[in-house]
Amino acid sequence: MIKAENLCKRYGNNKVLKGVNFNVEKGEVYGFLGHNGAGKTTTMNILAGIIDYNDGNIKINSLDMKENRTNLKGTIGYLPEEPKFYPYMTANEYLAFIGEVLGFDKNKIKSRNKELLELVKLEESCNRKIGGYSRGMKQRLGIAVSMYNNPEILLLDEPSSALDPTGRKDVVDIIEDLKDLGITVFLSTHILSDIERVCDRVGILQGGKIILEEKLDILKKRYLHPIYDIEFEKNIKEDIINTIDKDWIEEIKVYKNIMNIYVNEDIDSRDIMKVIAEINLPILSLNLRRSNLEDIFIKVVSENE
Ligand SMILES: Nc1ncnc2c1ncn2[C@@H]1O[C@H](COP(=O)(O)OP(=O)(O)OP(=O)(O)O)[C@@H](O)[C@H]1O
Repeated sequence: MIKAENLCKRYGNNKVLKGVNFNVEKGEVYGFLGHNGAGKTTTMNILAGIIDYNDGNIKINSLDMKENRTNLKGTIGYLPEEPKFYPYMTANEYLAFIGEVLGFDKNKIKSRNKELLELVKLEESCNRKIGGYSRGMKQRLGIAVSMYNNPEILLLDEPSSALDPTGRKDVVDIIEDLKDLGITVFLSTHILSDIERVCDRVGILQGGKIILEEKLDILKKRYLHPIYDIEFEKNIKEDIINTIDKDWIEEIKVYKNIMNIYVNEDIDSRDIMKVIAEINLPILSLNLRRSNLEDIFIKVVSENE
């Protein structure tokens, strides 16, 4: 649905995108991850047709973006990181204004406003002035605005980053609803728990390139493994790591009296007990936990640095 090939963008001498490749499939929620300043907004602005790129190409529905800009205009909706509204208008008035700009008639505006206010759960506050809205309500209104023209693709630039947990949950719930409606969502964020909840696939942007693009469930299978955290009574020497040699151990970390054993598959807990017994030191506690997407992100990014 969206295919970027060797996308390059520079601002003066600052090369921000140095050959970015990604592929977003129809109906999926694609999580576009990257540190601050990695170039996420730049990529979003390019996809939205707001800024131009220096090299490479983008295809949307197999159409070249540069050659088909007008045709593709109605295909894409965009919610920028900080959407701007007229604070003296109500949400209903603002959406009606968008409808008028798009050339919709009065009846169509009425029905579209109703549908969208319902989608973003603002029906009850639609006659209040936007100036008094919370950040979360403004973001939800922004989603309604970007959806007005019924686009096939929605670009959301950090829609939940500045929100509190409740505001974030509301936005992620709406993204799930959009997915059910068959909308393709390109979501830039650095909030990994949101990605984990709603994305089908992720691409990690680092150093001007996509360093990893993968389905979320495959990524989890490949990287999310059990970790045993063992607390000993006394500090342990780091060289004890060299005495432990098991195929199923991926990595061991030691810090003071804590040892973390990263295993690469679900093992029989008796096997870990045998390893601890060989260390032959009294232990205070043993906990099993699973790594999360944050661990994956840190691992992939640090491997690439
Ligand atoms: N209009 C511009 N002129 C010059 N440099 C720019 C411009 N827009 C962005 N940049 C630079 O491009 C780089 C990427 O910025 P961009 O906003 O795309 O990153 P980002 O990943 O969206 O970051 P954030 O998460 O902080 O929003 C930064 O170094 C930024 O300073």
